[in-house]
Amino acid sequence: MDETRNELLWIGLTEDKVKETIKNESLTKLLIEMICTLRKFSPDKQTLDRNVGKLIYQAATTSKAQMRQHLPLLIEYIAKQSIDSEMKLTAAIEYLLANTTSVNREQFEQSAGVGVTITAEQITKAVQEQIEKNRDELIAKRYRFNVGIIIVEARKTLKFADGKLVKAEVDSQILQLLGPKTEADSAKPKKDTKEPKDTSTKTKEPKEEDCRDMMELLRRVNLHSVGDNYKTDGYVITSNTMKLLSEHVRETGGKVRTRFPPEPNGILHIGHAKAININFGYAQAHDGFCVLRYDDTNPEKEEERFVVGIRDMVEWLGYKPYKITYSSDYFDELYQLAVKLIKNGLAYVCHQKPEELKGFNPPPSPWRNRSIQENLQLFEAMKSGKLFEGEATLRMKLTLEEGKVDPVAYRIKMAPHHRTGSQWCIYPTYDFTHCLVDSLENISHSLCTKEFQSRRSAYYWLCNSLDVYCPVQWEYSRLNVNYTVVSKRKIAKLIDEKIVDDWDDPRLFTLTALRRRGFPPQAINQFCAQMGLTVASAIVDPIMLEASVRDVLNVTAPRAMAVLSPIRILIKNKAHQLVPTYIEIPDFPSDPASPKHMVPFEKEIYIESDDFRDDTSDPSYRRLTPKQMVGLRHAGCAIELVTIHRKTNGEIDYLEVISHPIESLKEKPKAFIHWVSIPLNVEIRLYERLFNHKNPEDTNEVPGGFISDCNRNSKTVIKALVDVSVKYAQPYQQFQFERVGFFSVDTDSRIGNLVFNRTVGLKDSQSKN
Ligand SMILES: Nc1ncnc2c1ncn2[C@@H]1O[C@H](COP(=O)(O)OP(=O)(O)OP(=O)(O)O)[C@@H](O)[C@H]1O
Ligand SMILES: NC(=O)CC[C@H](N)C(=O)O
Repeated sequence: MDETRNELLWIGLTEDKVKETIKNESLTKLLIEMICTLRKFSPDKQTLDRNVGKLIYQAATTSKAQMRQHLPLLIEYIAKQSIDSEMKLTAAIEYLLANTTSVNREQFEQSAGVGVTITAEQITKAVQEQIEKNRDELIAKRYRFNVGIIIVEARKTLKFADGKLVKAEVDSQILQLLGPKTEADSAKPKKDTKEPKDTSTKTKEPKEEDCRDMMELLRRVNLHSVGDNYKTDGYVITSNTMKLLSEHVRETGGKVRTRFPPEPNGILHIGHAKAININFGYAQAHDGFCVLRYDDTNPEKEEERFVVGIRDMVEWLGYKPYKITYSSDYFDELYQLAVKLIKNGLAYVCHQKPEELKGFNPPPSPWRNRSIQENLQLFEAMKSGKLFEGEATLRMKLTLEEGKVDPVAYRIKMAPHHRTGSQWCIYPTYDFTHCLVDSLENISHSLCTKEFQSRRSAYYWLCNSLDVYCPVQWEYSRLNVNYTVVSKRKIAKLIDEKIVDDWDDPRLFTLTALRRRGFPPQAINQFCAQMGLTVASAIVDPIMLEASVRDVLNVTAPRAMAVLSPIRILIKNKAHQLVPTYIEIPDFPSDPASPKHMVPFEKEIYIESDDFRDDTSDPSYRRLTPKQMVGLRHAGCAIELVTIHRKTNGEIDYLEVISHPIESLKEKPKAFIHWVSIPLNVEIRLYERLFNHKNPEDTNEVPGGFISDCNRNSKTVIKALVDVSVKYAQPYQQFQFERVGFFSVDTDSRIGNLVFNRTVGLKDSQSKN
């Protein structure tokens, strides 16, 4: 251990850095190997040049496995100080990555800037040229001008110039031109005048800007540039790679191309919203394209109605596919590629039964080494229906990371396919299909969830074995939400057991359910953006999603008044006996330019029963009591109790009150409550969490299984009174019922028989006065 420590100290690492480095075993091993090589070039030196040490460390951390055979060459140039800056090192590594198979020293030196020195005069001149080019804008914008542009452009002409020197020169020349910063230069820029708000009372449709947070996030994510696949970790470079990559760049025009690949075997859920945002968002953020690809290789499970449903949800989230494809579009090509794999000696027809292949250590296949000719004949027999289901599979000669040997590429399924009908009776598996269709579609970034990380090497193996373009697979974490299940099988069980009504029951976290409950797509996108793109697993509390929903609805859902548990009020005094008085109420009270709606204000009104208390003992209660008036929102008056009329059973029948204009009162009422007059009778559905435990699928938490964890009282249906402004509301239209919560019109609604779902409550602090 001491020896390792001494070696790391020798290259100039501090004690702290040594400790931190030693924790990373593979990096330490690589560094020690590199230092061993370095000592051959600097054998006698007690102390090493600091810059050499720094570059050795940088080479260890930034080089990739696929170029490791060339590290001695790199170390030689660093030791000789012919590569003496970070920039030259980066260029050298780029060259080596692009030329893993053979290195030409002359080209290497040229690419790495060996022997290139940039003088101070050259830097001064290059900066002067750029300042001159941007002179007018610089003078106009002064210190608000983005100097980054000048630095980048100057460095383009001086490839190996030291970045710090260029920046210093730019700063100095700008100071000469503009003089020192004035107070005005340091003042905060004025905000642009506000854009006029959308004044329609309809809930807004998602637009490109609604995906902005996601876009911002994905713009900053550092994945590879199109065609630079070979620079990524673990990418396998063959003698044909560079040629295939340049064809790929030609085909794509150098533009990012991603795909969202759902299997059309069910409806999409909140997790898919993340996948949609990442795939479509990454393409959009980089001016590229995203394909919606139905991954339909499992004929028994797939249905046309799911195809339609998936597309609807992608569009609902605000994304437009560049094109729509199906894995089944490529069945012919895939078959030809399978034949090629057999011809390459890398696949064989096997007759082991699925049961035999289960478990960790299945017996090796006795058919692994049969001849290519025999494999071709048997594969043809599989295709032409001469073998039955389960009698044969085509297997690839490859071991997956998790230890699975020879995964299946094709299996026999005597099932009609929703698109190809009975044309095929053999269907390719995920492992065979996904990478090859990505390749055929020239996907630049194959973005998928973390569980596919262990299949990445198989993905690369297959593309390379068939000598086709190999995309890069990047992984991100699955999104899981607490207090719910999203698996299709489990939701189907909830429906069968009549715990929920259907796939779009608003208590579920499918996208159709969230839409029906009133969650706006903007809020779902915003929530996905907050989750970021990490690979760390993300299990999120629904409260977070609800917070995004409130953020959006606050500015998009017009206000209305609804009383969920009414008491009748009769206003006695004359001013209110006129029939009917209409009051103009803004849809968005905090916005002076808000559109308005009219509601009647008659002598008979309704308020919430808990906005009145007969008992006056609680001084913190701020609403109506026999001793305390309460204000009526938007009506400009407060009501004072005169008489409580009771039914024979003692329950309150109605309250008689008198009203006072607010201006006439010496003391303002402590609270203003909502009310309705000549209201509509509607149905309201209130929802609670469907599951009691955070992880209903975890048998440690819920030993009786997820069904036993269901809250059977999670849906309550009540009758309520709502003001007439909502009379013609359409399904999915959203409202904020003042002081009550956010509500959305349910698809069961009919004019004259409106049904509302409570989307989310208001924040606690806002809910009551
Ligand atoms: N919970 C999730 N979080 C993020 N991405 C997901 C999640 N579930 C699925 N995806 C991604 O969405 C894409 C399409 O998924 P597909 O419907 O084929 O997946 P799935 O894993 O079968 O989903 P499920 O079984 O949960 O319905 C895939 O790239 C998949 O990785
Ligand atoms: N690589 C992926 O994104 C996987 C997609 C595939 N339809 C699956 O989930 O099984």
